[in-house]
Amino acid sequence: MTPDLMEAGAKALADYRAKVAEAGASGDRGAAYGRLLTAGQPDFAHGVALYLEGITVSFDGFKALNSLNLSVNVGELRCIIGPNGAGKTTMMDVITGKTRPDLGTASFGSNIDLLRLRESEIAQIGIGRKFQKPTVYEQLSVFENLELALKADRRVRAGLLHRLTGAQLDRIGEILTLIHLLPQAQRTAGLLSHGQKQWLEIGMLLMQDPKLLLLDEPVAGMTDEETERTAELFLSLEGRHSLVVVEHDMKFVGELTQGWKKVTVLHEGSVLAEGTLAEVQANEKVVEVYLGR
Ligand SMILES: Nc1ncnc2c1ncn2[C@@H]1O[C@H](COP(=O)(O)OP(=O)(O)OP(=O)(O)O)[C@@H](O)[C@H]1O
Repeated sequence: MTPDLMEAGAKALADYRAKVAEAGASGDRGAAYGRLLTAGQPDFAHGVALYLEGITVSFDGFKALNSLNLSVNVGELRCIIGPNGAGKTTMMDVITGKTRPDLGTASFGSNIDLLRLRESEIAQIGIGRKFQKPTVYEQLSVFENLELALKADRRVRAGLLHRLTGAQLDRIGEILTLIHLLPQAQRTAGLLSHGQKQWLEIGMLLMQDPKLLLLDEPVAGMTDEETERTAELFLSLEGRHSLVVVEHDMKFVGELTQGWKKVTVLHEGSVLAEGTLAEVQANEKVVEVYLGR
């Protein structure tokens, strides 16, 4: 490479990095990026994606999770409901390594002990988390956000200056279509609606092809139409990914579960009931603690 080219390359890299640093993420994306491959790959041969047993988390003696058991199958879309303070967020924090339980076991596939891994390692092995608030790079375009998510994945051998391959461009196009943002590809992310930002962040997670997606109240603040489109999106992801969706919007849960899928109700840090939405809605204990309030 000639000195001129090297200089131009270094400048372009510095500009790009400055742009990204200046844009800043609008939320907590620490766990998803800066990954290092240090853990093995999950084994899904037994059909179980996530298995929690006896998980207990105490905060100053108060049990936010109290011997929680949960099992999610490979490709399953599981909705988790429960009143405020039931422990839903704490459960996600345990799965993603943000909070360490006092007791219990947590495995990803049949072989990966999540409790031995750091947050960054858990993201690396294929668990993606969507927080409630959208966290996108507001000053970059929709396309650049997806490109950045791809290049931040260290499994992909590409520096920031590396030109996208045809396959990578195809992948971005595929995700743009999936998240209904193809016409907005060149738009600055900060100008998107709340719902569109949520879709973009989900697209950024999908760029890294997670095996398990944890989604915390994804439709909070969305319009009815955006909520319906989000349900369609999640239904299209089911099967290829396992999804755990924490949600208060029962209409949305109904759309996702289609009358037959299992819903888990959490209360006081444990599973209170499991069954179809109709079953848990008819469960007296559930009505008492949650739905009937
Ligand atoms: N860091 C903490 N320190 C002390 N108590 C905590 C902490 N994090 C959570 N809690 C408590 O643990 C309980 C479970 O909280 P968590 O946020 O997991 O519930 P949630 O089901 O997600 O509620 P919501 O639907 O309101 O988001 C609550 O009583 C909460 O106040």
